[in-house]
Amino acid sequence: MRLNGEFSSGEEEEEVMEKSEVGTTPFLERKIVVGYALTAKKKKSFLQPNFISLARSKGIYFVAIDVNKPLQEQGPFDIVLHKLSGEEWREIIEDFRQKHPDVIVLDPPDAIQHLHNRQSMLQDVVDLNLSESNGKVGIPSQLVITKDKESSTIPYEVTKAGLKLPLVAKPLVVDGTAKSHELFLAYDEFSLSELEPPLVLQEFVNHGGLLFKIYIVGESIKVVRRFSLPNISKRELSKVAGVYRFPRVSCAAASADNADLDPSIAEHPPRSLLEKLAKELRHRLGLRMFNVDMIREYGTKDVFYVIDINYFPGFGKMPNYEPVFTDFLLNLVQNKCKKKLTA
Ligand SMILES: O=P(O)(O)O[C@@H]1[C@@H](OP(=O)(O)O)[C@H](OP(=O)(O)O)[C@H](O)[C@H](OP(=O)(O)O)[C@H]1OP(=O)(O)O
Ligand SMILES: Nc1ncnc2c1ncn2[C@@H]1O[C@H](COP(=O)(O)OP(=O)(O)O)[C@@H](O)[C@H]1O
Ligand SMILES: [Mg+2]
Ligand SMILES: [Mg+2]
Repeated sequence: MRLNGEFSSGEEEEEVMEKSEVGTTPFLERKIVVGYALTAKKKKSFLQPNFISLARSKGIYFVAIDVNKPLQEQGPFDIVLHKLSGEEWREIIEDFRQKHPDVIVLDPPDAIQHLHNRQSMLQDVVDLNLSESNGKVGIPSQLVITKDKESSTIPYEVTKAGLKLPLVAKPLVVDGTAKSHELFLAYDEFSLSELEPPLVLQEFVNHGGLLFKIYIVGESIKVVRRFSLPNISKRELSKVAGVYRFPRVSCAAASADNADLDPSIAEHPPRSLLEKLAKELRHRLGLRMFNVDMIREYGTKDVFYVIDINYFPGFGKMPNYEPVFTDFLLNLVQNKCKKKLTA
């Protein structure tokens, strides 16, 4: 099978487990086999030696899926963990899911696909309309410029929609390529005609240069702080024009968790708000492992915006990801077995 980008093929893998060891002992004593189809980069960042050892001590074994061989002929797997791009893989994994309802596929391809578009990814946050005593969560005002639109019409579209400057311009489609993370800051609407649709144009929200990455793994929620884009003042806006490409700040920057930060900016969003958000998104998105980029509107205590949702992000950067994932995988299999017994 041909895939976009580099991938981790089973042929390069050292066999983590003998086939005969798999699935022969009764539940609780038996081994749990997790087949994985990941890029080489993802394998390196996620399947770190400490995680593999901890998981193994609990009976969880990771086995590389060979994407060049039929999936049906591999395994048997209790869980399939995957993040590969391309329509071909999507069809393979969907077909496998239909034919093997007993295998837990993390996660369904259609649910993942929903996050590959920056408009549909945030729609559930809008529908959720989350406003409770502990805060409010929305999305910044945004406008989609579809592929068929001429770049020269963007200024008109922006004025018509009443979007306020500055704007963040993001490629509409997120397909794992570096290009889909090429973002621009636009200080005036006329310069937007330099950009190439399809795009999402989103109002820039001042947030004190700090972003909350909220990692959701099953029932677990972890919050990490990252440095982000600084506030843009009205004065700066009146003096500057043009569109500027900006680097992947949140991804590249070191964690801001230990920095000496203004508490009004850095205080974590309220736990009850995050629990409600995570529960709803898990349910509405049909995903079990993702993260949410969230910002607090500068000058407020409890007005939050979700700006990005990522499937199977860099969990290796989440503190304590090893026990969190080990428990998550164990629970998935245990719950599945319990359901079977009571059915
Ligand atoms: O590479 P990493 O570990 O920084 O993870 C990327 C994520 O960074 P984060 O964990 O949120 O800091 C990254 O998150 P952001 O979009 O940068 O917020 C994406 O999830 C990216 O996947 P894709 O390119 O959109 O398919 C993720 O890339 P892949 O590892 O899935 O290729
Ligand atoms: N509406 C916004 N207001 C302020 N900053 C934003 C906004 N949208 C994105 N950013 C900044 O740009 C970064 C990247 O945007 P994001 O939507 O998370 O794209 P990506 O999928 O490439 O991470 C964010 O982490 C944040 O620093
Ligand atoms: Mg992001
Ligand atoms: Mg993203």
